[in-house]
Amino acid sequence: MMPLLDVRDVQAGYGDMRVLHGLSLHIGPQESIGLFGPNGHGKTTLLKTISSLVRPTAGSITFDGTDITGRKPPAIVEAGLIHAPQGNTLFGNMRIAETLELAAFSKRASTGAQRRLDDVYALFPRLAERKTQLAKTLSGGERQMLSIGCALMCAPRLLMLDEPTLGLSPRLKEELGAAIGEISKSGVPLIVVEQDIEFLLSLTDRLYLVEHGVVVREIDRASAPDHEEVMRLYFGEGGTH
Ligand SMILES: Nc1ncnc2c1ncn2[C@@H]1O[C@H](COP(=O)(O)OP(=O)(O)OP(=O)(O)O)[C@@H](O)[C@H]1O
Repeated sequence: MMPLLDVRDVQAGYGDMRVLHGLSLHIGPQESIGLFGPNGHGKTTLLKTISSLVRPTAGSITFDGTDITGRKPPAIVEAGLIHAPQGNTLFGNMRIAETLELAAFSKRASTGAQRRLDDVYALFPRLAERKTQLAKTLSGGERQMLSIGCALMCAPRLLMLDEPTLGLSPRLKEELGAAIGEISKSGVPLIVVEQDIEFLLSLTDRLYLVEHGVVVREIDRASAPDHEEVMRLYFGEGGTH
């Protein structure tokens, strides 16, 4: 079956510094995947490259059968490939409702925007309770919810979430995890970047371990590693030290 997203041998970086060294991965039509690995090894750069915020110097990216390599970012959004960036700073002086309405700016997103707004408020009641609150006054968790809400307003056909629970309390992480699970169940395929492998396995079908700008391991949920193996993946073969 044709993959929804096919990333092939992508090289990319910043100036002379190459971060992705021929990275390949794919997502099936109804699949969600997780990305994990050490800090600074290229996960965010990969999402930026898929969104065309970083231009690949080699390789190709195909979305739903169309080669989108090197297209301009608005064209990527218009195609429904939506990126909720890490630590999204949002527009501080805009209210929640205004921010969500603005997020539906693309032609693709303007149809059905009101229904999606209702869906976002149903998914995140905290946002519904704070419609007129300024974005800069939101807590970290609420800010993440607004960031994901904005991504949903873009009518994603594939949604990329970069460390959506970074810095959140366990309770909030659970709340956000449940909401992300709902998004997935509603039929939106996901790419989720997270450090917590077990959290990723609860949300996605397959995981890719990214190290030094390439995929070094693929893990299927069906043959998920046990706790000991998870620890080895986190800390390397040398154990926990
Ligand atoms: N705008 C930039 N200019 C120069 N170097 C950058 C830029 N953004 C990221 N880098 C560097 O690229 C490398 C990969 O960073 P990237 O953010 O992709 O890693 P990551 O795997 O997502 O890590 P983390 O989990 O910490 O977000 C790092 O060495 C980082 O310092």
